Amino acid sequence: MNPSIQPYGPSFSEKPLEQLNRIAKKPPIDIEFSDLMYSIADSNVKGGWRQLLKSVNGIFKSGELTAIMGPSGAGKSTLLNILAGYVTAGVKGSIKINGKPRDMKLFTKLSSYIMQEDLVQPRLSVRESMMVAANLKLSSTIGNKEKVDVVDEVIRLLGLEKCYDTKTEYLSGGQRRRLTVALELVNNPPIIFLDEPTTGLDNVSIKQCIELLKKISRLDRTVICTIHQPPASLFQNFDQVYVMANGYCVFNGSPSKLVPFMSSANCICPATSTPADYIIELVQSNPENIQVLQNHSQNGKQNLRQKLELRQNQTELFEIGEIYQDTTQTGISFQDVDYPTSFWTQFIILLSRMGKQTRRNKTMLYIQFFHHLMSGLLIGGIFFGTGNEASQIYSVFKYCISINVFFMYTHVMSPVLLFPLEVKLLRREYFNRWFSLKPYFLAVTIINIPILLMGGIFFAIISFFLSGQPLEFERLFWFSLVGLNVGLASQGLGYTIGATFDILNGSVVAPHILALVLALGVYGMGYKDGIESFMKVIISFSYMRFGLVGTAGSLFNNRSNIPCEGTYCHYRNSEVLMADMGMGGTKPSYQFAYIMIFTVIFRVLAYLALKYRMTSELRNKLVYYATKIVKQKET
Ligand SMILES: Nc1ncnc2c1ncn2[C@@H]1O[C@H](COP(=O)(O)OP(=O)(O)OP(=O)(O)O)[C@@H](O)[C@H]1O
Repeated sequence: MNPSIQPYGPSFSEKPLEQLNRIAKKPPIDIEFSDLMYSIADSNVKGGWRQLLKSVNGIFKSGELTAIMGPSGAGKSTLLNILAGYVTAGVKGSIKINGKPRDMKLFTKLSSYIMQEDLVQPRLSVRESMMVAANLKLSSTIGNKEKVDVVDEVIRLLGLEKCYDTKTEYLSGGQRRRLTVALELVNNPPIIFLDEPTTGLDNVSIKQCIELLKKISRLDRTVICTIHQPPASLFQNFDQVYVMANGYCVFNGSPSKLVPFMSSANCICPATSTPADYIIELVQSNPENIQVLQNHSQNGKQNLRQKLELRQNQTELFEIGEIYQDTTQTGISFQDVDYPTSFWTQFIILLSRMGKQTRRNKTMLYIQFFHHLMSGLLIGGIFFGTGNEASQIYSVFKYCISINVFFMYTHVMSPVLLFPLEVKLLRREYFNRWFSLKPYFLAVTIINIPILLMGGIFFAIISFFLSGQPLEFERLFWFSLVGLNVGLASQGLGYTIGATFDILNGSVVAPHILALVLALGVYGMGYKDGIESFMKVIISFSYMRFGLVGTAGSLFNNRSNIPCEGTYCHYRNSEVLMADMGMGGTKPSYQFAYIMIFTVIFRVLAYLALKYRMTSELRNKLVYYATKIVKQKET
């Protein structure tokens, strides 16, 4: 063992993950692929399809660290995504697990995919992040003490003891990378995929990272990572290297076999170059070299191993389905269980994590507080004392518009700007089957309600009193309730946009939609009943219209004549104004109910948008088949 990894705690040979293995002993798994092809639609290419993988072959074995190497754009991430099951549509060829065709549903329960971006949940310590992972990824039948032991063990294995209580945002690049690995190790997956685990790390961290992966692979794990160009000193650390170029495999075998392989293909590695650098130089300098080498390696079929070890006892290689029937501790067949924990356990864990993160985001809480306070003072000040004066009755109407605009913009924009980041984080956890989307989305919905309610009521009360509205509880009640519901509907709309678009596109789309909602909301004011029927239908798509009618109704309905300072005020009877505005004869409670329909619809749409974004298989399939249909029509 390399002495440099000693600070990472006891070596695996001394203490081979006892806790983890006790909880989830999982047998070795080999992954084999043959004639693997993958194409994407590309109008710049003849035939309209660009082949990213060109009939590649290979077998990646358990107990080994495999590196998929190659120049930029070679197809490394594409191959990894396909093997991990992140991309499935449009893939041709065979992928076998322990000699049997891959069953995706079971395979995703056995594998972990660590993506290139080290996205970890903010405002949680390493310990807390690990405990959330353990609580979600380990069965509820396992006690808390055992979960803590597992977490401690994995933390020690990855050398993160020193930063146990450090918040994730303060971790160094290397520590964060190790934490992303640690989070996925908690449930002891037999196959681990890592996309570019060394990118952005300094040389020492790269060394530690590769040694760590090797150490994990020795625990009968199949560890497969992509790497652009490994440092020469670490090249020999891999058990198997799979070199790719332009969608082909140009070498498959042990690192020590690379030089003889190139020599046998008449490509003599100069003494001044390292083999890994040289093969990449070769394939980059001349496309003909790619053909020569891929023919020579039979596109990956030829596996040049130092010692091609076949397991002595082939019965070790279980069929995936059998594995979990043998190892489940509960007696429940693994195939029948989608997630290790129940819906409500997932919901409670996620809600508590979100609650902690919200409470710790003090800056955001202060901003929210001051935003509501200042907006209440500003809007209340602008319409100061106009509420009980008939000559100012139009100002009260404008006040209602301002209130609705406030609730709309405040609650749409936050999710539009924040949720896309959350979606990126969510993708890692969801793809690795920590939880299902329903409890997650329910937790997201619930967690924001207290702040929305408290802030909204605070704002409504300040502006209500300052603008001199009638001091009647029922009016304040309906006024606030309708406003809050506009806020809730807007939040749902914000989540729909945030789940569908990235921040840039979302921040363009959201104001456009809000402008439309606003324009329709105030359309036809003063037309009395003169609004055309078709426009009545169209404006009913604006929930702000219902918000405006509801808030105005709560202030103007059933009101005795409003005092008039001057000699004549046309609208001393506020219900006449409501009728002239084309908004009369309705109750705020009805408007509340209409807005509620939007609130529910937007939440459902947000959930579906999220599901679409998360379910890569569904997304890939839809895009793939849509493109195929378009291409078929074109030809
Ligand atoms: N969805 C996609 N649409 C269009 N082109 C794609 C898509 N996915 C991959 N490609 C292209 O396929 C090729 C292989 O991409 P891939 O990400 O697998 O390369 P890579 O070897 O991992 O490169 P790098 O080391 O730079 O990450 C690239 O030319 C890339 O532009």
